[in-house]
Amino acid sequence: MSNNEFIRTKVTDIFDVINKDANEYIPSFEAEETGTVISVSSGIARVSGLPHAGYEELLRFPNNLYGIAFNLDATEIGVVLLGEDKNLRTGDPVSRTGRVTDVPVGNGLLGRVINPLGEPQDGKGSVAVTKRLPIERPAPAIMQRAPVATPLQTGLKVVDALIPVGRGQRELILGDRQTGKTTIALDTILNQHDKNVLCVYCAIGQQAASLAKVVAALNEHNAMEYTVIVATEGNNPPGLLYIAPYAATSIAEYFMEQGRDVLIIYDDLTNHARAYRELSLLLRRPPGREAFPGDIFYIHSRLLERSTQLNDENGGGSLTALPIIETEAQNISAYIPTNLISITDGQLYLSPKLFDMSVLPAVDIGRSVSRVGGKAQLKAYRKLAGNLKLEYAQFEELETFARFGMHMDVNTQKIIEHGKRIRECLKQPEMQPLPVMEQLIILLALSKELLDDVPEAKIPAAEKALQQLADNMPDSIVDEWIGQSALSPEHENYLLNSMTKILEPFYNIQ
Ligand SMILES: Nc1ncnc2c1ncn2[C@@H]1O[C@H](COP(=O)(O)OP(=O)(O)OP(=O)(O)O)[C@@H](O)[C@H]1O
Repeated sequence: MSNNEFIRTKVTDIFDVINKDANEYIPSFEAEETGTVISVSSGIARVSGLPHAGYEELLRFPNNLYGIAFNLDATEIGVVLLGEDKNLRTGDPVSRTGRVTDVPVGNGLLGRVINPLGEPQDGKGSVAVTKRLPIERPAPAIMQRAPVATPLQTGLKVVDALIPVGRGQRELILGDRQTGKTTIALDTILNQHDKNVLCVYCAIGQQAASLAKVVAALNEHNAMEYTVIVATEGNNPPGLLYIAPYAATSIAEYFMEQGRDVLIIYDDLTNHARAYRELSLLLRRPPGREAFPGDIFYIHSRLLERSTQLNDENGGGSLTALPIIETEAQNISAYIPTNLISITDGQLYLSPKLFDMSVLPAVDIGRSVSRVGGKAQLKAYRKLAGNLKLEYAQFEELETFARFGMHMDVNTQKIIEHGKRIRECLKQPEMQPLPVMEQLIILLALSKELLDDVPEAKIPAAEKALQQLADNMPDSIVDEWIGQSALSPEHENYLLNSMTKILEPFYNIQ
């Protein structure tokens, strides 16, 4: 074969191969929609040219900026931006991602401070996670839930004894500014160190200084090892503030679905409602009461519905929520407080009057309630604290009269003196949650009126002495008491005798 013939044969072979491939080739077209930014202002972008974008779909802007499609109008989309908008310009391209906003979840988040997009904020490098969950997820169905039956000990005497919280419950913490709302939530986190409860603290629009204080307190008490902080600050875009509690809840739900007990704090939902109002007004949605949009109740109810106690078939995990809201001038019947009071299973109301009197935690017992926690409370508490609320209410009423210098009969004086001791005993310094036994000993002394002869100023010292008794308590009594059965008469007598001996030095010294 000549050279020319050889080359012709090879070229024919090559064409055969190309023709064969070409016949088998099936062209596939993937249309990609690209929209354009029409306008940008205050965390909102208006976009045209994405006719197939879905509600709440994540849209991608230049410079790694993302936004959520919120208003789907006929010709344009109102997008809530999840980052700084200062580099975004009219005419910039926008593309669809085909997915909703999600957040990384997993054990790698414990001990970390992240933002609602899962980006680390603590300078400790990237977050090790294996899974992502959408930030908006349906609440567990009714058949997946079990009744609230296990207590969530806060370590605060006033809460655990009088307004108990159960695992899976939603208990609102509300009060004016600077009344100790965050402190109650923090104390509750600190008290979970040996309780096998994981915690998620969601800071919504907080000042950087307050957030730093929270992180420092948790680090100082080694509470970060079982806590995740989802942080947004006041100067973050409102879109980021808006998604923060949903993202934090998805992180908590991941743990709950692994069968773990989880506590989540939303600090605070007033800032969340304000961020949502800002977004809604910018999106020109019609304003309703106090200029909040009509669905403000729904955004909080769908969030808090996700807290629950799952039944055993679903792993038996639980998610307890302590949402916080700030009232103005003690007005608990404003729009947002009434909404949240009706959504949650009870509230802890913090009174500025008590705070000014240094009755801390400033929980107003008369205006606080726990609708399901009583069923979960340890029986030992129920027995001891049964009359406490009533005695305290009587005392508060009589104390008002006593201030006018009215002459009191012996019985009334006794009620007042006893009430003063109750108030002293319910006081508690911050960051010092008390174990169950120490609380029970103090409540037992109160209910047996053993502290009524101790001068008020000596109550803290007397309490400390009683706490030592609790620390050195024989195991048989601890098991009997905490094991939810009543204390036997011998054990009760033993405790009463020990307590009287301990309190002897405190009686009638001025
Ligand atoms: N039990 C307590 N014992 C001593 N100090 C307390 C106690 N509870 C709160 N405080 C103090 O009261 C101040 C206000 O507390 P905190 O920041 O918890 O209030 P807040 O209502 O969350 O405030 P904000 O309205 O700024 O969110 C803090 O300085 C805190 O140290």
